[in-house]
Amino acid sequence: MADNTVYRASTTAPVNIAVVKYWGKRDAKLNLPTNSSLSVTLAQSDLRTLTTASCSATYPEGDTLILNGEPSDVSGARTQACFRELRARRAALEAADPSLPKLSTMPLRIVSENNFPTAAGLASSAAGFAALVRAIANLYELPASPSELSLIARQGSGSACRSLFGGYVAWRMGEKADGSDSLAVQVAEASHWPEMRALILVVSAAKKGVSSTSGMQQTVATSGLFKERIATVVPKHMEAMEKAIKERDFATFAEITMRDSNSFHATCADTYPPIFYMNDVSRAAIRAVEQINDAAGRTVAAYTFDAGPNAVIYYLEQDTDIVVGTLYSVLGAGIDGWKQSIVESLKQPAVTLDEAVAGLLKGGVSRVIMTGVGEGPQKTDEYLVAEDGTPVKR
Ligand SMILES: Nc1ncnc2c1ncn2[C@@H]1O[C@H](COP(=O)(O)OP(=O)(O)OP(=O)(O)O)[C@@H](O)[C@H]1O
Ligand SMILES: C[C@@](O)(CCOP(=O)(O)OP(=O)(O)O)CC(=O)O
Repeated sequence: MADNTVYRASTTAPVNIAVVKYWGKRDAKLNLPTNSSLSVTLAQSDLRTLTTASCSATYPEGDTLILNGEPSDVSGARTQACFRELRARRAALEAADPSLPKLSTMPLRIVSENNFPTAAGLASSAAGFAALVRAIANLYELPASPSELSLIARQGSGSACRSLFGGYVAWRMGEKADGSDSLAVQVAEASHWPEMRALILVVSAAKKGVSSTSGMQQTVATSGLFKERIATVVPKHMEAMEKAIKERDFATFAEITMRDSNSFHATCADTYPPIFYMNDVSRAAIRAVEQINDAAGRTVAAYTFDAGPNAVIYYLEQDTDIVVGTLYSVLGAGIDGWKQSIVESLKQPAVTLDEAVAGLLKGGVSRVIMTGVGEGPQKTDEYLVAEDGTPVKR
C-alpha cells in the first residue's frame, strides 16, 4: 500500500555572536576555516529561527524551502550539501533496518521563520542553517550528536556550526582535508555563566554590501595583516578566551572580545580594495563603551561587530544600570526593543557620554535588541507545516 503519510519535525535554533571571529576559508567548497572561532549563543526568547522539516511520498518532485513566507532557492551548493549529507545518513539507517519508512527517497518540504531581519548582519544564516539541519535530523531520527550535526551545518554556513549548542561554543578549525575534524564543541553551558547579557544596537537593518562569504575570500587573497591574525593573534585569543570563560573573568573576556573585533575589522581595512563594515555610528558605539568603562573604573562592557555596522555589546547582569542606563538615556524610549521591566528599574545615574558620540548614536541607532546567553536548538511541537502537508500561513 502506498505511504501517504506526511512526516514532520520542528525545531528552534539560536543566533550566535562570535567573540573570536571566523574570517577566512582554507577550503571554500567544504567551508573549512583558516582559524578556530568562539561564540556566545543568544537566548531564543529574543532571537530565533523556527523550522519545520517535512517529507512525504505525496509531495511533488523536488525539495522546497519557504523562508519567512516566500519560496526560497534550495539549488545552491550549500543547501544541497546539507540535504545530501542528511539523506545519506538516513539512507544508511534504512539500509540497516528495512522496516523503517523510506524517508530518504521522499521530497523535503521545509518551512522556516526568523523572528529577526534576514541578511541584516544579524547572523540569520547561522540560526537558519542550524535549524535546517537539526529539523531534518529530527525528521530522519538520526542518532547524530550536536558535534556531528555541526559538521553538516558548517557546510551550509560556517558560523551555523556553532548554533547547534547553547552557552559558549568553540568551532575547532581542524586539520584534515576532508573536514571531518572541523566541528563545534561546547566550551561551557549557558548555566556556567548565566549573567552574560547582550545589547544589540541595530544601526542598519538594510541588506549589507559585501557578503561574509565573498568578503573573507578577498581578505584571504589580498591582506598581509590577515596572515599575522591567523598565525598568532587568533590562537592567542582562543586560549585566553576559553580560560576567561572557564574562570568567569569578564575583564579578560571583554578585552579579548574587543581586540578580536578590532583585529578582524583591521584585516578588512587591509583587504585590497578595502572592505568597511563599520560606519560612524559603529565607531561611536566603540567610544561609548570606552567612556562607560572609564567612568566605571573597570571593564563593564565589550563591543563586537560582525560583517555589518550593528554593535553587539556584552555586559554582565550586575552592570545593567551603568551599561543599559547610559545607552537608554542617550537613545531614549522612542526606539523599539527596550525591555520595560529592565529600563523601569534602572537606578544608578547614567554616564554622560561625549556630545558627538551621543549625537551619532541618537541619529543612527534604529532599534535595540536586549538579550543574553541562551540554550541550543529546542525540539518543539509548533509546526509550520500542517498535518496534511500544507505550509501554515501566519
Ligand atoms: N531560516 C532559514 N532557513 C534556511 N536558510 C536561511 C534561513 N535564514 C537565513 N538563511 C540563509 O542565509 C542567508 C543570509 O545569510 P547572510 O550570510 O547573507 O546574512 P547573515 O547571516 O545575516 O549575516 P552574517 O552571517 O554575515 O552574520 C539567506 O539568504 C538564506 O539563504
Ligand atoms: C563576521 C562573522 O560573522 C562571519 C560569519 O561568516 P558566515 O558564517 O556568514 O560565512 P559563510 O561560512 O561564508 O556562510 C564572524 C563569525 O560569526 O565568526
